[in-house]
Amino acid sequence: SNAEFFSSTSGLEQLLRTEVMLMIELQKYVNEIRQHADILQGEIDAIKSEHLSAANSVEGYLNNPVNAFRLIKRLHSDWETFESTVEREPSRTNFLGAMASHRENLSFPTQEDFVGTALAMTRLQQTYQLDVGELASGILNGIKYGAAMSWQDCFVLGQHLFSMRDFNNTVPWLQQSMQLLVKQSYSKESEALDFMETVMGYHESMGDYDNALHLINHVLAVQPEERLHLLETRAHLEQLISDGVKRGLMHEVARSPDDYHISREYRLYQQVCREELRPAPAALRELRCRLFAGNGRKSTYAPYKLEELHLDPYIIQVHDVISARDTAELQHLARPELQRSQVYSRTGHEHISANFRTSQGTTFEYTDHPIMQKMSHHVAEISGLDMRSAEPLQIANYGIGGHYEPHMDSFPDSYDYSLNMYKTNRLATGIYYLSNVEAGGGTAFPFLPLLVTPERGSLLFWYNLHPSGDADYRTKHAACPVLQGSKWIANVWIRLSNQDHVRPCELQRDHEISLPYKDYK
Ligand SMILES: O=C(O)CCC(=O)C(=O)O
Ligand SMILES: [Fe+2]
Repeated sequence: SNAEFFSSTSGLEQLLRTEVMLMIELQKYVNEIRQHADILQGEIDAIKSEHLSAANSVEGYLNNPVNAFRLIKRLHSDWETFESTVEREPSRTNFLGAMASHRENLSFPTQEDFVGTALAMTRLQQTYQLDVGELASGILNGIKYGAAMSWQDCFVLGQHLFSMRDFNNTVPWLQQSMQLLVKQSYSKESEALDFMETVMGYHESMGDYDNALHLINHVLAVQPEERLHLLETRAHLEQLISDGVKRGLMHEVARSPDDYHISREYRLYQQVCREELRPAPAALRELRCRLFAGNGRKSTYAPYKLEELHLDPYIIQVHDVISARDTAELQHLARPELQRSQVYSRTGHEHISANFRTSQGTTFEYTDHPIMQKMSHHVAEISGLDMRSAEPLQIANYGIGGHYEPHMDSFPDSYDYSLNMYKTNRLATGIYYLSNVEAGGGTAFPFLPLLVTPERGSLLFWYNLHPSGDADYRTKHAACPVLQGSKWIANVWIRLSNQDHVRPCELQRDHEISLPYKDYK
């Protein structure tokens, strides 16, 4: 199948099932070869005991015609039988055959999945400034969640980052790999030392001479006699370090200055995700919580527990809008339909997968299910907007490391509406949180700078446009990478058409305030 595993947690259970099947297969193989080995061991033991009795008196033994016959018979035919049983032994072929068919029939991650998880690991490490050592031992923000990574795991990750020419991230993972390796008792064996030499070569080629020298010293300390060829490299490295030479891959491929990931805006975003930035205390003091009877028409479900998160632009979170049961049901309905989330390409005409949005999603009509109808109804009551201009409900699931980098939900001025069934821009966004998230995964507004914590059953709501219809660039927002857990949301997007009675268009343009954020960089 072409299902993707890294962009959502919801497919990972399949991989666990795959591994269970493979373990059963391998166990079967081990049992078979063990049985076979037992039989052969029996033969060896029998011959050994004959030899033992022969050892008492070789002559006496061989003078016995039966013994002589048995020795000749053994060498003439028994050993041939042993050889042919080994040759015909079916367990190896059986195992490989079964594996081949499992590869056909079971779910396996693709190269893209592997690349995706590797990227997710470095994204988490960078966004949350995690210590590689802690991350590798399964610790996130001081809490041990996962199993520890082996030195091989860290090496494979480092090697992959190297092949992607992401040298800054390669270094700490290779370093971690070697730190874990030297703790192993076999790290003094030749094979492990060979391996260290290989990793030394990576560091040297990247221009990370300190780590290269460190490894050489380690290898030489264990096998000074056998590794004389390293002396020259060591002297060379020491020279480079004392001369302060900056050479090698790490220094050659500096990031291009227009890379978004080193922009001021991206830094703000990461700081908001880490909760290093938050709105000023004076702004927070203005915010109110209230019970809200609904906007306009008579409400069925009011009062709503409305919490203001920001006043200008106006952003609210309404608590307990839908029940935990409903959120579970929505996840259940969406799960079989999930596909890798797409984004509009620059031209706006095609949908594409992108590294800056890794999640899986699917859409529903509000009429598809009573819960969805209720969700539409709630947004109508809370916002007063006409839901006939709502796009289909979009449910999304983010796996570990899943994120959506800062973006506007509204379309740029250059957008060509003629090819889109909706002829107007996205006025408002509602996000239903269908799960809590154990760590990370907040919705970040880098410019405000606001971080919204996902809370199961709550609804986040804001306007993307000024009353003039111009984009309010201050509402640029993002989904911070999920650090632990699985994040589920449902997006409600409401277009500008038919909304005049609730949100009259201003003829005066009033968007100056957001212009500085348009091309913030
Ligand atoms: O997942 C989130 O918190 C934000 C999602 C979002 O901005 C979007 O899907 O457009
Ligand atoms: Fe968005």
